[in-house]
Amino acid sequence: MKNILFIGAGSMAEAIIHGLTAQQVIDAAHIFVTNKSNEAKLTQLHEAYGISATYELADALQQADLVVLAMKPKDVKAALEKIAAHIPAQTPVLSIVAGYAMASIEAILGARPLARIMPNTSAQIALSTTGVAYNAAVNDGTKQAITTLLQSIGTVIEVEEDQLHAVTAISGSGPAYFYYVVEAMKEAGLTYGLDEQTVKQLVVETMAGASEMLKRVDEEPQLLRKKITSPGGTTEAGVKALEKFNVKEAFTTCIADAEAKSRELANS
Ligand SMILES: NC(=O)c1ccc[n+]([C@@H]2O[C@H](COP(=O)([O-])OP(=O)(O)OC[C@H]3O[C@@H](n4cnc5c(N)ncnc54)[C@H](O)[C@@H]3O)[C@@H](O)[C@H]2O)c1
Ligand code: PRO
Repeated sequence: MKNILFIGAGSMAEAIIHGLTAQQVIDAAHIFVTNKSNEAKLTQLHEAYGISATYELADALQQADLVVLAMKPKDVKAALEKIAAHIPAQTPVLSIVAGYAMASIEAILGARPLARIMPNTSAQIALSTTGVAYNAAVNDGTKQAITTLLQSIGTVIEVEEDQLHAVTAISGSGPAYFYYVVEAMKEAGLTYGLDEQTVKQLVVETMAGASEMLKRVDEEPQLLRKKITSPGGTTEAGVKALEKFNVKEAFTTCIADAEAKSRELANS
């Protein structure tokens, strides 16, 4: 895969471009980016990564070996209608757009190799866990090239397209749930006279350590939790409060509502 064209120069496009150039997966000279209105953003990407900013869409589409859709869901239909006249019949398209179905892309661009991905914002530091789904027209070579591309921003999990709704609800939106928990623990911690930097460090390092434990130690979270919980002790008292306020149920509803919203967006 030689040339990649990004349509949309927002935060997700930049995170992927950062990964691709940092890991030297693809030479910056072969990365082309176009944007709807914000020329300053294209200049910034050119200066930061050496990519080619372009407004010559027809030319860029002719030369692209992969076209990446990286705009907001509300803008995707208009973008597809704009590129439809210029994109060659078999050029693969990879969409980052949450909830927008391959069938909808095909309806405008015609049958072709299609992939949809759901990364998360940890792509910025190459720690995204990214779900990817392919249609039947994607061959093994293109799958491998897309996997390599995605590995530059973290880890990759292949799923069926329909499962991307759940991936979106769990890992696409997931960092926001964690930040919410960090916010809550920080706010609570600040009421005990510790300074902000100290509380932040206590919360963030605790999360990072617990997360590493889950990755490195082959034990279920329930067991790891049990090992911390002395009978009649502090953890038991804390967890009782979480149970009293149905925090588990809140997370069940949180994931269910996000999954349902992803389906709703797909049908809108
Ligand atoms: N932010 C996240 O956590 C996250 C995670 C996974 C997927 N996504 C998906 O990634 C996509 C991009 O999100 P983002 O946060 O990078 O958005 P963003 O708003 O930062 O960037 C989108 C860019 O696309 C440009 N654009 C719109 N229409 C265009 C067109 N016709 N031609 C060229 N450029 C066009 C806009 O000018 C804008 O610069 C969204 O569809 C979102 O659902 C986001
Ligand atoms: N951000 C997008 C949203 O909130 C998709 C997952 C993360 O819709």
